[in-house]
Amino acid sequence: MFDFFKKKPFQPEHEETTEQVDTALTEAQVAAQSWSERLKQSLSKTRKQLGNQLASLFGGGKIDAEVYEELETILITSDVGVNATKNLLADIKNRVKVQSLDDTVQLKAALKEAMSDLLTPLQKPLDTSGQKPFVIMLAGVNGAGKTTSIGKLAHAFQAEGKSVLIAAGDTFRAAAREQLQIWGERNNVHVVSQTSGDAAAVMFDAINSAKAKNIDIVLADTAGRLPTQMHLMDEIAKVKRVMDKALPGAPHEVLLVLDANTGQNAVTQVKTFDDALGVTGLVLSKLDGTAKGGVIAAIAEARPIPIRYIGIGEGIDDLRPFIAADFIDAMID
Ligand SMILES: Nc1nc2c(ncn2[C@@H]2O[C@H](COP(=O)(O)OP(=O)(O)OP(=O)(O)O)[C@@H](O)[C@H]2O)c(=O)[nH]1
Repeated sequence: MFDFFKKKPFQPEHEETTEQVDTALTEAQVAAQSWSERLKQSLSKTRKQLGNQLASLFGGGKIDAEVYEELETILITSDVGVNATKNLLADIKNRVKVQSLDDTVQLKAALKEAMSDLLTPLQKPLDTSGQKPFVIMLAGVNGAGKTTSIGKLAHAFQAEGKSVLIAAGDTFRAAAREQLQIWGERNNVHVVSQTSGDAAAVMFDAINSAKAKNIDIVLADTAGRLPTQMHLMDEIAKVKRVMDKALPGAPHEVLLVLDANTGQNAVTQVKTFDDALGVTGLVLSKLDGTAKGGVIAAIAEARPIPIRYIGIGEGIDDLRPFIAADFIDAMID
């Protein structure tokens, strides 16, 4: 689960390039640059699926019905989804008309602009400054990456100088609880857990403990569940209500973790968890190694919930805030 310490830090492919850049750019600029390089590398399968096909379509020539038809097929087969594809095409056709575009070479910019209009509104970084403790509940199907994301988030918040407490609310999987305990001990993060099997009780204890200890952030893990398991969806809604009893207004963020590999199924997950819980933010995990990154557009179309973070690996630094322009560049360029 926590493969954080095994991974080597990212090595740029061309050492000389980094050295040259080093002298000219600040450390922060270099870090930002290597992250966007990493993002590109991680989205390479999606780019192969989407970007390479688009590259041949946008190679030059007249824009006609056949081009639009092919564009539609590429988008749909790249997990963009039927509705998002339809709306993106309408947007592109409008741009072609308004800007009097006539060559397919110009379509790439039009598509990127249309994608940007769809995805940029979802670029809303999580602001935890308004509450103390700020309680973040993580939900999702089994194996989506909740527990791993908790480790990554704890690390990121600690790096910002914030104190973190973890509520090990996955009472179904003893291994998940134990892993969190071990990880918490190693990283100086207090983990509240119980062997009783009552997730709501764990949350209640954790929030009270965070209040007593003057903790900044509570990260609440929950057991994985399928949207079709109605009793478990009811259970997680109850867990949420109990949090509000322990601290009125909590949880302040309900993060749904989605495995990008699940493609269109992620859209169903968003709808069902949102209906049951009122999801306030998304984590799109495992974007590395999937060709289905286009699903981000389908999600944006179906439920425009802010994408707080994207996950591109198992390393502790592999979760970052979502930046629409970087994502679109990595997916299409
Ligand atoms: N490649 C890759 N693997 C990831 C990423 N995020 C999580 N994983 C891996 O996905 C697997 C499942 O992650 P977990 O964090 O255990 O998932 P979970 O949602 O807590 O699972 P349950 O406790 O079963 O509900 C682990 O092997 C993680 O290392 C990611 O962004 N990229």
